[in-house]
Amino acid sequence: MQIHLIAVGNKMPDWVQQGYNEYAKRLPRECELVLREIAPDKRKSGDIARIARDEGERMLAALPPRAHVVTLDIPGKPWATSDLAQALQRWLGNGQPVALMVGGPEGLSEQVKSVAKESWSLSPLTFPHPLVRIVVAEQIYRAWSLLNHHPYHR
Ligand SMILES: C[S@@+](CC[C@H](N)C(=O)[O-])C[C@H]1O[C@@H](n2cnc3c(N)ncnc32)[C@H](O)[C@@H]1O
Repeated sequence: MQIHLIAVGNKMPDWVQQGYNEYAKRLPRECELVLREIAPDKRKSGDIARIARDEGERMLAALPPRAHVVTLDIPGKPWATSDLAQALQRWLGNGQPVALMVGGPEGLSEQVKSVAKESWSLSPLTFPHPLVRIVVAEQIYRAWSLLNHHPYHR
């Protein structure tokens, strides 16, 4: 199975790429994390709704066929690691690619939220979008470790 991490933001600084790669590279092929970076809109106009909508359209265009869509969203479900491991087991078993959607500074569009089957909250805190992709990669690796009795999770 492939988990597509569809995230607004490109041209990330080295520390973001290194942090993300550090965890993504540990996952095996049967639970591969694939990053799809979505170019952010120019912020000059200040039209927040349009920016989120345009970015949302590009995120939806990047979805693989038959994707099971999960948004990363502050008001989503606050999963414990064991909840995420259960979700990962379910995703691995249902034969569909999974798409985890991370918005930009303006957040996710209503269109993206409307196609999601699940919504995952990392915390009630608002995190910067570059940090979210690193936390998600680490948590997916941790959930995989738990399912596979790997000593990383204890
Ligand atoms: C800077 S935040 C956007 C803030 C925007 N005001 C909002 O309410 O979504 C950028 C993206 O990171 C993700 N994000 C930030 N904090 C999060 C959290 N605590 N849980 C889940 N996702 C989060 C979401 O996908 C969000 O669209």
